[in-house]
Amino acid sequence: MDTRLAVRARGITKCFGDVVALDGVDLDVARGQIHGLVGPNGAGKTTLLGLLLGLAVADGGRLEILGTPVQRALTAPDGVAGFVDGPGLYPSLTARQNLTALVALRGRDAGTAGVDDVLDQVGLTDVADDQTRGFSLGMRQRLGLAAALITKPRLLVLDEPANGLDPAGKKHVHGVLTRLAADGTSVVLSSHRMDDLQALCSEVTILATGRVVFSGPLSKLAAENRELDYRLLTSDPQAARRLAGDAAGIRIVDDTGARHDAEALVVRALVPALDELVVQLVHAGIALRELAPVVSPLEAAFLALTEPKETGR
Ligand SMILES: Nc1ncnc2c1ncn2[C@@H]1O[C@H](COP(=O)(O)OP(=O)(O)OP(=O)(O)O)[C@@H](O)[C@H]1O
Repeated sequence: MDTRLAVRARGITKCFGDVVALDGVDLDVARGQIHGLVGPNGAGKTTLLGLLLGLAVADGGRLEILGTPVQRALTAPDGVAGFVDGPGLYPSLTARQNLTALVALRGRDAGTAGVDDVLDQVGLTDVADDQTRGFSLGMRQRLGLAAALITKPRLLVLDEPANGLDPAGKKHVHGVLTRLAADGTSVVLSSHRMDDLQALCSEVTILATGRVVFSGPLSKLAAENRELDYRLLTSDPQAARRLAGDAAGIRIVDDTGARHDAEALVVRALVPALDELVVQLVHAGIALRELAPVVSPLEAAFLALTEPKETGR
Protein backbone atom coordinates (compact mmCIF):
# COMPACT_ATOMS: atom_id res chain seq x y z
CA MET A 1 0.00 0.00 0.00
CA ASP A 2 1.42 3.40 -0.98
CA THR A 3 -0.14 6.28 0.96
CA ARG A 4 1.43 8.88 -1.34
CA LEU A 5 -0.81 7.66 -4.13
CA ALA A 6 -4.48 8.54 -4.51
CA VAL A 7 -4.85 5.73 -7.07
CA ARG A 8 -2.72 2.64 -7.47
CA ALA A 9 -4.00 0.19 -10.08
CA ARG A 10 -2.14 -2.93 -11.16
CA GLY A 11 -3.15 -5.28 -13.96
CA ILE A 12 -6.78 -4.15 -14.06
CA THR A 13 -8.96 -6.08 -16.49
CA LYS A 14 -12.61 -5.55 -17.33
CA CYS A 15 -14.64 -7.31 -20.01
CA PHE A 16 -18.16 -6.81 -21.29
CA GLY A 17 -19.00 -10.18 -22.85
CA ASP A 18 -16.41 -10.68 -25.59
CA VAL A 19 -15.25 -7.07 -25.46
CA VAL A 20 -12.06 -6.51 -23.46
CA ALA A 21 -12.51 -2.92 -22.26
CA LEU A 22 -9.44 -2.90 -19.99
CA ASP A 23 -6.54 -5.27 -20.52
CA GLY A 24 -3.97 -5.24 -17.69
CA VAL A 25 -4.05 -1.53 -16.90
CA ASP A 26 -1.57 -0.01 -14.43
CA LEU A 27 -2.21 3.51 -13.13
CA ASP A 28 -0.52 5.65 -10.48
CA VAL A 29 -2.02 9.00 -9.50
CA ALA A 30 -0.12 11.00 -6.89
CA ARG A 31 -1.94 12.98 -4.21
CA GLY A 32 -2.60 16.54 -5.32
CA GLN A 33 -2.02 15.66 -8.97
CA ILE A 34 -4.29 16.38 -11.93
CA HIS A 35 -3.94 13.27 -14.08
CA GLY A 36 -5.36 13.15 -17.60
CA LEU A 37 -6.77 10.07 -19.26
CA VAL A 38 -6.78 10.14 -23.04
CA GLY A 39 -7.37 7.71 -25.85
CA PRO A 40 -9.42 7.13 -28.96
CA ASN A 41 -13.15 6.36 -28.74
CA GLY A 42 -13.69 3.00 -27.06
CA ALA A 43 -10.20 2.91 -25.52
CA GLY A 44 -11.57 2.18 -22.04
CA LYS A 45 -11.39 5.61 -20.36
CA THR A 46 -15.00 5.68 -19.09
CA THR A 47 -14.72 2.08 -17.93
CA LEU A 48 -11.62 2.91 -15.88
CA LEU A 49 -13.19 6.06 -14.41
CA GLY A 50 -16.27 3.99 -13.53
CA LEU A 51 -14.07 1.58 -11.54
CA LEU A 52 -12.53 4.50 -9.62
CA LEU A 53 -16.02 5.75 -8.77
CA GLY A 54 -17.21 2.31 -7.66
CA LEU A 55 -19.81 2.14 -10.45
CA ALA A 56 -18.42 -1.19 -11.60
CA VAL A 57 -16.05 -3.86 -10.31
CA ALA A 58 -12.90 -5.00 -12.13
CA ASP A 59 -12.70 -8.62 -13.29
CA GLY A 60 -9.05 -8.85 -12.29
CA GLY A 61 -6.11 -6.90 -10.91
CA ARG A 62 -5.58 -4.83 -7.79
CA LEU A 63 -6.99 -1.36 -7.15
CA GLU A 64 -6.15 0.84 -4.18
CA ILE A 65 -7.88 4.17 -3.76
CA LEU A 66 -6.67 6.70 -1.20
CA GLY A 67 -4.58 3.98 0.39
CA THR A 68 -7.40 1.45 0.77
CA PRO A 69 -7.84 -1.70 -1.35
CA VAL A 70 -11.13 -1.57 -3.26
CA GLN A 71 -13.45 -4.40 -2.29
CA ARG A 72 -15.45 -6.36 -4.83
CA ALA A 73 -18.66 -4.44 -4.13
CA LEU A 74 -20.48 -1.67 -5.96
CA THR A 75 -19.95 1.19 -3.51
CA ALA A 76 -18.28 4.55 -4.04
CA PRO A 77 -14.93 4.44 -2.24
CA ASP A 78 -14.72 6.86 0.71
CA GLY A 79 -13.49 10.30 -0.28
CA VAL A 80 -14.16 9.85 -4.00
CA ALA A 81 -16.66 11.88 -6.03
CA GLY A 82 -17.33 12.71 -9.65
CA PHE A 83 -19.30 11.52 -12.63
CA VAL A 84 -19.10 9.66 -15.92
CA ASP A 85 -21.44 10.07 -18.90
CA GLY A 86 -22.66 13.45 -17.57
CA PRO A 87 -23.84 14.30 -14.08
CA GLY A 88 -27.12 12.84 -12.73
CA LEU A 89 -29.48 15.72 -11.89
CA TYR A 90 -33.18 16.10 -11.06
CA PRO A 91 -34.52 18.28 -13.91
CA SER A 92 -37.56 19.57 -12.00
CA LEU A 93 -35.39 20.85 -9.13
CA THR A 94 -33.36 24.03 -9.14
CA ALA A 95 -29.57 23.95 -8.97
CA ARG A 96 -29.72 24.82 -5.27
CA GLN A 97 -32.41 22.18 -4.57
CA ASN A 98 -30.35 19.50 -6.38
CA LEU A 99 -27.39 20.21 -4.12
CA THR A 100 -29.52 20.47 -0.97
CA ALA A 101 -31.08 17.08 -1.79
CA LEU A 102 -27.61 15.62 -2.17
CA VAL A 103 -26.54 16.96 1.21
CA ALA A 104 -29.71 15.48 2.79
CA LEU A 105 -29.04 12.11 1.13
CA ARG A 106 -25.53 11.98 2.54
CA GLY A 107 -26.88 12.35 6.07
CA ARG A 108 -26.09 14.83 8.79
CA ASP A 109 -22.85 13.15 9.85
CA ALA A 110 -21.17 13.31 6.46
CA GLY A 111 -18.92 16.36 6.14
CA THR A 112 -20.19 18.57 3.33
CA ALA A 113 -19.25 21.93 1.91
CA GLY A 114 -21.85 24.74 1.86
CA VAL A 115 -24.32 24.80 -1.05
CA ASP A 116 -23.81 28.53 -1.69
CA ASP A 117 -20.06 28.11 -1.53
CA VAL A 118 -19.88 25.40 -4.20
CA LEU A 119 -22.40 27.22 -6.43
CA ASP A 120 -20.13 30.24 -6.21
CA GLN A 121 -17.02 28.13 -6.90
CA VAL A 122 -18.44 26.84 -10.20
CA GLY A 123 -19.97 30.21 -11.16
CA LEU A 124 -23.66 29.24 -10.92
CA THR A 125 -24.80 31.69 -8.20
CA ASP A 126 -26.88 33.74 -10.66
CA VAL A 127 -28.90 30.70 -11.81
CA ALA A 128 -29.01 28.91 -8.45
CA ASP A 129 -32.82 29.11 -8.28
CA ASP A 130 -33.51 28.11 -11.88
CA GLN A 131 -34.81 24.62 -12.71
CA THR A 132 -31.99 22.53 -14.13
CA ARG A 133 -34.36 21.34 -16.89
CA GLY A 134 -33.44 24.47 -18.85
CA PHE A 135 -29.70 24.24 -18.19
CA SER A 136 -27.27 24.11 -21.10
CA LEU A 137 -24.75 21.25 -21.31
CA GLY A 138 -22.03 23.51 -19.91
CA MET A 139 -24.23 24.58 -16.97
CA ARG A 140 -25.08 20.94 -16.21
CA GLN A 141 -21.38 20.09 -16.25
CA ARG A 142 -20.68 22.91 -13.78
CA LEU A 143 -23.51 21.74 -11.51
CA GLY A 144 -22.15 18.20 -11.68
CA LEU A 145 -18.80 19.54 -10.54
CA ALA A 146 -20.54 21.43 -7.71
CA ALA A 147 -22.31 18.20 -6.68
CA ALA A 148 -18.93 16.47 -6.49
CA LEU A 149 -17.30 19.34 -4.60
CA ILE A 150 -20.03 19.40 -1.99
CA THR A 151 -18.81 16.03 -0.71
CA LYS A 152 -15.31 17.51 -0.12
CA PRO A 153 -13.62 14.72 -2.12
CA ARG A 154 -9.97 13.76 -1.79
CA LEU A 155 -10.17 12.17 -5.25
CA LEU A 156 -12.26 13.82 -7.94
CA VAL A 157 -13.07 11.72 -11.04
CA LEU A 158 -14.44 13.55 -14.08
CA ASP A 159 -15.37 12.34 -17.55
CA GLU A 160 -14.86 15.13 -20.11
CA PRO A 161 -15.45 17.96 -17.59
CA ALA A 162 -14.94 20.68 -20.22
CA ASN A 163 -17.69 19.26 -22.46
CA GLY A 164 -20.04 22.04 -23.55
CA LEU A 165 -18.17 24.77 -21.72
CA ASP A 166 -17.55 28.08 -23.47
CA PRO A 167 -14.00 29.49 -23.24
CA ALA A 168 -14.83 31.55 -20.12
CA GLY A 169 -16.52 28.53 -18.49
CA LYS A 170 -13.54 26.35 -19.28
CA LYS A 171 -11.14 28.85 -17.76
CA HIS A 172 -13.34 29.01 -14.67
CA VAL A 173 -13.46 25.21 -14.26
CA HIS A 174 -9.72 24.93 -14.89
CA GLY A 175 -9.20 27.45 -12.08
CA VAL A 176 -11.39 25.40 -9.72
CA LEU A 177 -9.51 22.17 -10.49
CA THR A 178 -6.09 23.79 -10.20
CA ARG A 179 -6.96 25.26 -6.78
CA LEU A 180 -8.31 21.90 -5.59
CA ALA A 181 -5.10 20.16 -6.61
CA ALA A 182 -3.00 22.85 -4.92
CA ASP A 183 -4.96 22.07 -1.73
CA GLY A 184 -4.09 18.36 -2.03
CA THR A 185 -7.11 16.91 -3.86
CA SER A 186 -6.23 14.48 -6.65
CA VAL A 187 -8.11 14.78 -9.91
CA VAL A 188 -8.43 12.15 -12.63
CA LEU A 189 -10.15 13.40 -15.75
CA SER A 190 -10.66 12.17 -19.27
CA SER A 191 -10.48 14.48 -22.23
CA HIS A 192 -10.15 14.40 -25.98
CA ARG A 193 -8.67 17.91 -25.93
CA MET A 194 -4.89 18.03 -25.88
CA ASP A 195 -4.90 21.77 -25.18
CA ASP A 196 -7.03 21.20 -22.04
CA LEU A 197 -4.69 18.47 -20.87
CA GLN A 198 -1.66 20.61 -21.49
CA ALA A 199 -3.20 23.47 -19.52
CA LEU A 200 -4.26 21.30 -16.58
CA CYS A 201 -2.41 18.04 -16.14
CA SER A 202 1.04 17.26 -14.85
CA GLU A 203 0.78 13.64 -16.01
CA VAL A 204 -1.28 11.76 -18.56
CA THR A 205 -2.10 8.15 -19.28
CA ILE A 206 -2.88 7.23 -22.86
CA LEU A 207 -5.10 4.22 -23.40
CA ALA A 208 -5.54 2.42 -26.71
CA THR A 209 -7.86 -0.59 -26.99
CA GLY A 210 -7.82 -1.16 -23.24
CA ARG A 211 -4.05 -0.98 -22.77
CA VAL A 212 -1.76 1.74 -21.45
CA VAL A 213 0.51 2.94 -24.27
CA PHE A 214 2.00 5.83 -22.29
CA SER A 215 1.88 7.05 -18.70
CA GLY A 216 3.97 9.87 -17.31
CA PRO A 217 4.70 13.58 -17.46
CA LEU A 218 3.45 15.53 -20.46
CA SER A 219 6.95 16.86 -21.08
CA LYS A 220 8.16 13.30 -21.65
CA LEU A 221 5.38 12.71 -24.16
CA ALA A 222 6.47 15.71 -26.20
CA ALA A 223 10.13 14.76 -25.99
CA GLU A 224 9.44 11.18 -27.04
CA ASN A 225 7.95 12.38 -30.28
CA ARG A 226 10.46 12.57 -33.08
CA GLU A 227 9.71 13.97 -36.55
CA LEU A 228 7.01 16.62 -36.91
CA ASP A 229 5.45 18.49 -39.81
CA TYR A 230 6.16 22.23 -39.80
CA ARG A 231 4.51 24.93 -41.91
CA LEU A 232 6.72 27.78 -43.11
CA LEU A 233 5.71 31.06 -44.71
CA THR A 234 8.58 32.93 -46.34
CA SER A 235 9.19 36.01 -48.49
CA ASP A 236 10.17 33.79 -51.48
CA PRO A 237 8.19 30.50 -51.54
CA GLN A 238 9.84 29.11 -54.70
CA ALA A 239 13.41 29.72 -53.50
CA ALA A 240 12.52 28.36 -50.03
CA ARG A 241 11.10 25.17 -51.59
CA ARG A 242 14.27 24.68 -53.70
CA LEU A 243 16.47 25.14 -50.63
CA ALA A 244 14.36 22.77 -48.53
CA GLY A 245 14.48 20.18 -51.34
CA ASP A 246 18.28 20.13 -51.15
CA ALA A 247 18.57 20.32 -47.35
CA ALA A 248 19.69 17.26 -45.37
CA GLY A 249 17.09 15.68 -43.10
CA ILE A 250 14.21 17.65 -44.61
CA ARG A 251 11.29 16.08 -46.46
CA ILE A 252 8.81 18.31 -48.29
CA VAL A 253 5.22 17.29 -47.54
CA ASP A 254 2.10 18.29 -49.48
CA ASP A 255 0.12 20.97 -47.70
CA THR A 256 -3.31 19.36 -47.57
CA GLY A 257 -4.34 20.93 -44.26
CA ALA A 258 -7.44 22.99 -43.55
CA ARG A 259 -5.30 26.10 -43.95
CA HIS A 260 -4.09 24.99 -47.40
CA ASP A 261 -2.00 27.77 -48.83
CA ALA A 262 -0.03 27.53 -52.08
CA GLU A 263 2.54 29.94 -50.66
CA ALA A 264 3.17 27.74 -47.61
CA LEU A 265 5.92 25.15 -47.42
CA VAL A 266 5.30 22.09 -45.22
CA VAL A 267 8.33 20.05 -44.23
CA ARG A 268 8.79 16.94 -42.08
CA ALA A 269 11.93 17.09 -39.96
CA LEU A 270 13.65 16.69 -36.64
CA VAL A 271 14.31 19.91 -34.76
CA PRO A 272 18.08 20.07 -35.56
CA ALA A 273 17.44 19.71 -39.33
CA LEU A 274 14.74 22.37 -39.13
CA ASP A 275 17.13 24.71 -37.29
CA GLU A 276 19.66 24.22 -40.07
CA LEU A 277 17.04 24.98 -42.75
CA VAL A 278 16.08 28.23 -41.01
CA VAL A 279 19.74 29.30 -40.90
CA GLN A 280 20.11 28.50 -44.63
CA LEU A 281 16.97 30.46 -45.52
CA VAL A 282 18.19 33.54 -43.67
CA HIS A 283 21.67 33.26 -45.23
CA ALA A 284 20.03 33.13 -48.66
CA GLY A 285 18.23 36.40 -47.87
CA ILE A 286 14.81 34.72 -47.56
CA ALA A 287 12.73 36.15 -44.71
CA LEU A 288 10.85 33.72 -42.47
CA ARG A 289 7.42 35.12 -41.71
CA GLU A 290 5.79 32.18 -39.94
CA LEU A 291 6.98 28.82 -38.60
CA ALA A 292 4.77 26.46 -36.58
CA PRO A 293 4.10 22.74 -36.21
CA VAL A 294 1.06 21.63 -38.23
CA VAL A 295 -0.27 19.82 -35.14
CA SER A 296 1.02 20.34 -31.59
CA PRO A 297 3.85 18.03 -30.46
CA LEU A 298 1.50 16.42 -27.92
CA GLU A 299 -1.20 15.76 -30.46
CA ALA A 300 1.36 14.30 -32.86
CA ALA A 301 2.68 12.00 -30.13
CA PHE A 302 -0.86 10.97 -29.23
CA LEU A 303 -1.66 10.11 -32.86
CA ALA A 304 1.61 8.23 -33.29
CA LEU A 305 0.95 6.15 -30.16
CA THR A 306 -2.71 5.36 -30.78
CA GLU A 307 -3.17 5.10 -34.52
CA PRO A 308 -3.66 1.49 -35.69
CA LYS A 309 -0.43 0.13 -37.16
CA GLU A 310 -0.25 -0.53 -40.89
CA THR A 311 -0.56 -4.27 -41.50
CA GLY A 312 1.47 -4.09 -44.70
CA ARG A 313 -1.31 -5.66 -46.76
N1 LIG B 1 -21.81 -1.53 -20.43
C1 LIG B 1 -21.15 -1.97 -21.49
N2 LIG B 1 -21.59 -3.05 -22.17
C2 LIG B 1 -20.91 -3.52 -23.25
N3 LIG B 1 -19.78 -2.97 -23.73
C3 LIG B 1 -19.30 -1.89 -23.09
C4 LIG B 1 -19.96 -1.33 -21.95
N4 LIG B 1 -19.24 -0.27 -21.54
C5 LIG B 1 -18.18 -0.17 -22.37
N5 LIG B 1 -18.22 -1.15 -23.30
C6 LIG B 1 -17.23 -1.37 -24.36
O1 LIG B 1 -15.95 -1.29 -23.76
C7 LIG B 1 -15.03 -0.59 -24.59
C8 LIG B 1 -14.48 0.61 -23.84
O2 LIG B 1 -15.53 1.57 -23.70
P1 LIG B 1 -15.35 2.94 -22.91
O3 LIG B 1 -16.70 3.60 -22.88
O4 LIG B 1 -14.69 2.69 -21.62
O5 LIG B 1 -14.37 3.74 -23.88
P2 LIG B 1 -13.98 5.29 -23.86
O6 LIG B 1 -12.50 5.35 -23.97
O7 LIG B 1 -14.60 5.98 -22.69
O8 LIG B 1 -14.63 5.81 -25.22
P3 LIG B 1 -15.20 7.28 -25.61
O9 LIG B 1 -14.01 8.17 -25.86
O10 LIG B 1 -15.95 7.00 -26.87
O11 LIG B 1 -16.08 7.75 -24.49
C9 LIG B 1 -15.80 -0.24 -25.86
O12 LIG B 1 -15.54 -1.25 -26.81
C10 LIG B 1 -17.24 -0.27 -25.42
O13 LIG B 1 -18.09 -0.61 -26.49
